[in-house]
Amino acid sequence: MTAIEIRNLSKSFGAVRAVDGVSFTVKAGTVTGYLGPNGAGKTTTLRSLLGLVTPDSGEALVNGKRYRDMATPLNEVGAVLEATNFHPGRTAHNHLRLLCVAAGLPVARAEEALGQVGLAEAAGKRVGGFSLGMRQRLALASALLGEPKVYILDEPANGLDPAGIQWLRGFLRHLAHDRGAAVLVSSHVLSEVEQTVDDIVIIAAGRLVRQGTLAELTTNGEKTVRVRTTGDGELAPALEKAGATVERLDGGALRVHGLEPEEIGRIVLDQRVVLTEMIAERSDLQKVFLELTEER
Ligand SMILES: Nc1ncnc2c1ncn2[C@@H]1O[C@H](COP(=O)(O)OP(=O)(O)OP(=O)(O)O)[C@@H](O)[C@H]1O
Repeated sequence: MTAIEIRNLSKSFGAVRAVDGVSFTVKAGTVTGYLGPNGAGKTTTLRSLLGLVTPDSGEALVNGKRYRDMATPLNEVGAVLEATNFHPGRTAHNHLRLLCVAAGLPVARAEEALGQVGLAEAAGKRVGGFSLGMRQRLALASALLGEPKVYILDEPANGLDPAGIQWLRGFLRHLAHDRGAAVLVSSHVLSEVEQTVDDIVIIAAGRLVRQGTLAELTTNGEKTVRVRTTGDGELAPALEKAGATVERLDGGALRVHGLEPEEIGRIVLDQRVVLTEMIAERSDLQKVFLELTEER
């Protein structure tokens, strides 16, 4: 079931086409990574979904509706945007209680949400003393208050330590896979979301570059192996004999197409040459993403 729909969305700021004819959907029960280098248009897309940016054309819908047409938005969509501001003198608990009151939600949700994000012990502490990671967790707790089935998270891993990132991965998967939520999470770091997402949408310079399931994007590309040995002269013909196509790279290394690392290892052994380097080269997804980010 489609929970988020971006249809032909465009938005310019002056001469900058921040988002240029982008379309994609996010299904219930999945985590979708929205990836792109800095300035690609991710935040503008997410802000359009939350009614914070008015598109020039196209639509950004959650549950088939525009944000501004929702009667109880906190029950429909939970959002974490970058640089969330909290009143520094307020405790975490109070911050969430106020949000509950404003949205007509039971105040007991404040405590529950703090527990869900691992902030129960910091509930009575002032937000001014929170680390960036704790603020991210608090922002996530705000998103959880109305128990929505759609989550829109802009770079939620920013400021989290490795343990926090690990926790976030598990939590987002839990929301999608156990609770059936649709989770759209942006990042400019592929490795941050690679282990979390089911689907991926890549955007660069406002345009959609690639989209598909993680499995499609990681297996479509041809796998290659870079090999360096003390005896490349002997190895290349042996690899070719085994069915590989071999590119001779500058500096004496070989790029081998069409053989798995293990098969190459066996041939190296048969040839009795000394292996000095063997690297299984990047997946299509990593290549596409690296090219995009390196261009900038
Ligand atoms: N309110 C605004 N006024 C003017 N230009 C803007 C505004 N918001 C975004 N832009 C420009 O639109 C482009 C896309 O920005 P956006 O923040 O959507 O990208 P992003 O992919 O989220 O980048 P980042 O990862 O750096 O947050 C950028 O060139 C940005 O400078």
